[in-house]
Amino acid sequence: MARYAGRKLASEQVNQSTRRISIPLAYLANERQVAIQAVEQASKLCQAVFNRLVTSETLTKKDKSPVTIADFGAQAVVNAILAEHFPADPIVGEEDSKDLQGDAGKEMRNKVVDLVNSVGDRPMSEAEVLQAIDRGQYAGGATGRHWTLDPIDGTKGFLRGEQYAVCLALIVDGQVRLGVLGCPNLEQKQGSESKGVLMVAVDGQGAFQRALDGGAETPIRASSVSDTTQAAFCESVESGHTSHGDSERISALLGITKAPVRMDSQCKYAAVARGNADVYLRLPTRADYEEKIWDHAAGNVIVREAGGRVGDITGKPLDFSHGRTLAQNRGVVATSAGIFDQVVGAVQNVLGSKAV
Ligand SMILES: Nc1ncnc2c1ncn2[C@@H]1O[C@H](COP(=O)(O)O)[C@@H](O)[C@H]1OP(=O)(O)O
Ligand SMILES: [Mg+2]
Ligand SMILES: [Mg+2]
Ligand SMILES: [Mg+2]
Repeated sequence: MARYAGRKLASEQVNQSTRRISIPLAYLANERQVAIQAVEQASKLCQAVFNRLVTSETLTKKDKSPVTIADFGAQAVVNAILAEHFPADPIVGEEDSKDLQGDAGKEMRNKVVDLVNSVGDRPMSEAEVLQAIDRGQYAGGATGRHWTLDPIDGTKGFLRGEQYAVCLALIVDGQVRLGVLGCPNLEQKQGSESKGVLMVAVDGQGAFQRALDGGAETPIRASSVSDTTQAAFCESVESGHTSHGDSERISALLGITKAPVRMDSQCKYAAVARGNADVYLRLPTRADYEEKIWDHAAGNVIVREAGGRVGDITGKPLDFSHGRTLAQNRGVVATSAGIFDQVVGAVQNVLGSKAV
């Protein structure tokens, strides 16, 4: 298959009458470019909020308002860009404008509108900001195409100055076909001082990363480890989001000796996709929690395109066709391809009847 700018093309057409070779756009090329631009802008907004509003005082008071402002602002920015380029596409976004309405929402609303206008390319009125946020109310489903957005995944990481991600994906007929992650605090290479990574993948075209502030994309690959005793795993910082106790038992069964790397957000998918970790475990803490599609869509296609595998705790692929949640799945297991079956086996073994 022909390659252009590192991406596979669907085909190369030769116009027989003129003998000119016209290179058609790669599948979702336009969507890829727009999604990258949207994630870049939203990431800038989040960084601006962190620099301006997160202080030692907000941290000691456990004041969550900076992340709330950034959540709304980032969703407004991404949705406005998507609406401009793909006005017919619905969006499943995490946030809605309810808390910004009326007198009760006035103070926060003013802050969000000011923020969007201080970082965005073009001015947006208050009504436009609210409207953009509420484009995210789509119910999702199995047919047609829709975007899904987590404007800030890892809110606790954001407030701590640790990992968080802006996560955008395109779902077509229930399948994730494009994913972009903006990870402002992720090291550009493991151990390097420079931070800020953008990861992107389109179905069938491989997974890539580059610096969040620009530069050339380079391909990324999940690790090729086949011996689980050599594996490193990652999981949520928050014990309310994943069972740390169960993961400890699972890693003991797999002979894993390295301590887990705990980080917030879909940066865990990023770590598996570029081989910094071999396993990401998300083990249910409650029987009734349904994972949200925006918490997994972008990471899912990026890990798959990097040669890894993703499923739930039974090994079943994540099913993005059931609306706003992964109603048919429980938990998540993402690994380099060679150890997926072994890891799922150990998960089943430890969780027993809980894993059914
Ligand atoms: N009980 C739960 N199990 C799994 N994930 C959860 C649970 N409660 C909240 N979350 C979601 O986990 C995500 C953060 O995950 P991580 O720990 O990997 O950073 C958030 O989007 C959060 O959703 P929400 O935004 O509704 O709080
Ligand atoms: Mg989230
Ligand atoms: Mg979020
Ligand atoms: Mg949230």
